[in-house]
Amino acid sequence: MTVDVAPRAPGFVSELLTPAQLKRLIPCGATAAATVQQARQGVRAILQGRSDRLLVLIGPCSIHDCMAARHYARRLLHLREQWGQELEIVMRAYLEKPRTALGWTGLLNDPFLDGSGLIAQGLEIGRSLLEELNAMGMPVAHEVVAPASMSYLDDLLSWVAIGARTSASPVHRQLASGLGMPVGFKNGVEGQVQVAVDAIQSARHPHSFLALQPHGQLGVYHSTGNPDAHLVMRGGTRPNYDADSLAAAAAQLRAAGLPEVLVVDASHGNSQKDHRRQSFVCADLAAQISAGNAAIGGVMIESHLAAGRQDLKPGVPPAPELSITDACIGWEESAELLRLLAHAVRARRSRSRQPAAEAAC
Ligand SMILES: O=C[C@H](O)[C@H](O)COP(=O)(O)O
Ligand SMILES: C=C(OP(=O)(O)O)C(=O)O
Repeated sequence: MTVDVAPRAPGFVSELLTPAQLKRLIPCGATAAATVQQARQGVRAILQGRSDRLLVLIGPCSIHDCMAARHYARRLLHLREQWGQELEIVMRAYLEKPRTALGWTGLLNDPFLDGSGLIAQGLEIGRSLLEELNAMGMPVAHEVVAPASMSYLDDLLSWVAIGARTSASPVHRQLASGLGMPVGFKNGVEGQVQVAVDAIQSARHPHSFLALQPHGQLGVYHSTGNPDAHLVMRGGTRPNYDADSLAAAAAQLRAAGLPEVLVVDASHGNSQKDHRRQSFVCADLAAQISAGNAAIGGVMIESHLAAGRQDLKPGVPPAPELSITDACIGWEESAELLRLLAHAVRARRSRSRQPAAEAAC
């Protein structure tokens, strides 16, 4: 650890490395950079309709234990290789959490899980973990909550989300317009899809906005627009993964002149936060994909080494393998769902290769 633990008093400002200093301290090595570049290309090809594979964003709701994250990534890497013809698997390595009201806000903000808020250490620990996962060959996804954090992590991320609580935020839309990786905008917490469609339109256009520069000063960034901003259907007060809801969302994208490509989140509003329902959602999506639905470009799954969740208790170290935010499905079920989705992609592929008359039978 290179940054001293600073005393905290109201109004005290802790020192922070600049993005350039942190990137020098923890550089993105050649292997990690190649992982990021290949995964971004793979995801882009899916979003742009040049690949019939399926993007799968799978992993813990939040990372709270780096050893467990490495362990999970090692297991997932086998399946990424096994299903590489069908699936572009990217691990959820979410380091920030947006909360409905209060709660732990993620490893970047509170790495020691005790409310001490040591963000300088969180950035070092988080960057180091992401570099290591990429160096293993596992590309990673993250949700951007604090826009400034992207100046520290952007080179290590293959996909990022703008979540249901921030899709309407102009600052997040502007940021997305200048990011170098595909960005998924989630529908609003109540289920509003139009807010995400508006966000995608905004992020695909150039903006000029305030951004943290490599050497720590604020600058005006002139973005060119992000051509790979897309929609993530995560449900709301009711699920929206069913064929009718997805067709309605595709129509909203079409009306806005946007590509009809959807990532569907099996968790959150689509599972009504009951992790056991994620397998039903995935089974339904697999059936839609097998039946030829080409608009489904990706699926998100909240998964950990062990099923369920735990509450954080002061002074008690949490179990490493169990989520401390949303409940996740466990490892065995995760592997089974990846198999199911890979077979659905094969079925969609063989269907699309059939002559039209035969396919209509
Ligand atoms: O994905 C995680 C949660 O759904 C999100 O951070 C909100 O959590 P909360 O409603 O428990 O605060
Ligand atoms: C917070 C998340 O999702 P949402 O924005 O859909 O609630 C998440 O994916 O971790």
